[in-house]
Amino acid sequence: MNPLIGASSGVPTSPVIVALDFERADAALAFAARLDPAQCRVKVGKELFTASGRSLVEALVARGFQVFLDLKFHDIPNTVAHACKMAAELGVWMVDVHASGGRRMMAAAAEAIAPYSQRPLLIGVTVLTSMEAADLAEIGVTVPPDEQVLRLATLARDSGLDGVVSSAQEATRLRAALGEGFKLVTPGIRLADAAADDQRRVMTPSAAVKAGADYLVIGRPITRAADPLAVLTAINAELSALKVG
Ligand SMILES: O=c1ccn([C@@H]2O[C@H](COP(=O)(O)O)[C@@H](O)[C@H]2O)c(=O)[nH]1
Repeated sequence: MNPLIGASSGVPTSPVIVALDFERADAALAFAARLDPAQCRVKVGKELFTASGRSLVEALVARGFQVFLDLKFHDIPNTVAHACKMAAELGVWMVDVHASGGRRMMAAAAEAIAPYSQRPLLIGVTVLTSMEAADLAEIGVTVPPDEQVLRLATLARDSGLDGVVSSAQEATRLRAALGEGFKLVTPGIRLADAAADDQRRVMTPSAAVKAGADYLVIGRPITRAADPLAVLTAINAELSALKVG
């Protein structure tokens, strides 16, 4: 048995969040049926949510999964606050907003979900892991990615958020600046020597955890593998060994 599968609580001890980036609900649910909710969390993003909506999220929650609703809300404060409230009503475990929406937007989102007894973790997206310095320069951000990530992460913390999405490359710096309790959620995870695809700021699972990441968002390296469960099990075993070693 995988040591990371908790027998009693069902809450995964693994930091892995599998990105269910599928076009259709049936494909996502068939894939999820092969996963144990104690083995990993799952993420529903723009592709799957646009295709399948709330019912898909409800089905995953009903199956016992902790669901990260990754819709990266970015709008005026009132709109984002109400969207986050709808996410809380869905019973998701985590929801995110773009930190570049600013302090008032993030604070409104935090305030909207505060009354829920089991509210989702509210996370701010800093600089997308697909972006590098040249991409930032084109949109007028002339500081290096890690500077911009720290700026937005500090603003997210000060606006009442629970953590941020960043690359694992920034995790050490964020952990030092923002403390232990602040959640660091890191996509752009790639196995050693694997293709980065459209990602630019990448790290391996072990390096990300060693750098201080709390959660690793992993999509294609698992979902497009010839044997997805074998890859997930190997990653979990590798991360479990870090705790022992
Ligand atoms: O900065 C970000 C924010 C979100 N994501 C999402 O994570 C997964 C990564 O998928 P891979 O297949 O492992 O690249 C995907 O759903 C993105 O929307 C991100 O990559 N970077």
